[in-house]
Amino acid sequence: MSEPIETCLVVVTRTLEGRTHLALGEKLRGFGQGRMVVPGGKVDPGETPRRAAARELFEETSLRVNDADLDARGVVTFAFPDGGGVDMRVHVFVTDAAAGEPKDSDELLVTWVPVDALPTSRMWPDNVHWLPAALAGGFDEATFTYAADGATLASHTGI
Ligand SMILES: COc1nc(N)nc2c1ncn2[C@H]1C[C@H](O)[C@@H](COP(=O)(O)OP(=O)(O)OP(=O)(O)O)O1
Repeated sequence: MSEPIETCLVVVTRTLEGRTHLALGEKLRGFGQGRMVVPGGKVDPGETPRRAAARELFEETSLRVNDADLDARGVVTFAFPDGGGVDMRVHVFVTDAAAGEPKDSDELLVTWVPVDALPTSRMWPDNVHWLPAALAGGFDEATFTYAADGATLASHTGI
């Protein structure tokens, strides 16, 4: 595997009308365009994953969170040994302390989605494995290996 790109994902929860919702966005450009995704992105040089998570969340959704209110819940690696994507090492954070209302950006069309009605057919197939584990308290390290088409999950370990 090549040296993976350090990235982050932020799972934002909020209770609306008595139901737990997640902030998801339709990705408007780049890798995964058209999918419903958890906000996140690359960790900049010299930046901590936690800082990157708060920054990416604000840039993509206008939701604000203090770094200290991000709970680190695990690290997932997305591997593309046969091509179709670039290997990524993703720091997963969860927070229920994001302030403000989500706004669309040039990267994401953001919406609140009930956690018990996630649009899984439009999400990356890895999400159904690590998202519940992250919400339930976290995990250590997990790896998701994709097939050459960059879209089919071939195997996973760690969860
Ligand atoms: C391959 O499967 C993936 N599954 C999931 N759940 N999430 C993924 C997958 N591949 C990438 N991601 C996430 C992880 C990162 O947080 C972002 C990376 O997105 P992008 O490459 O667009 O990074 P940005 O920094 O936001 O984009 P710019 O370079 O355009 O600023 O996707």
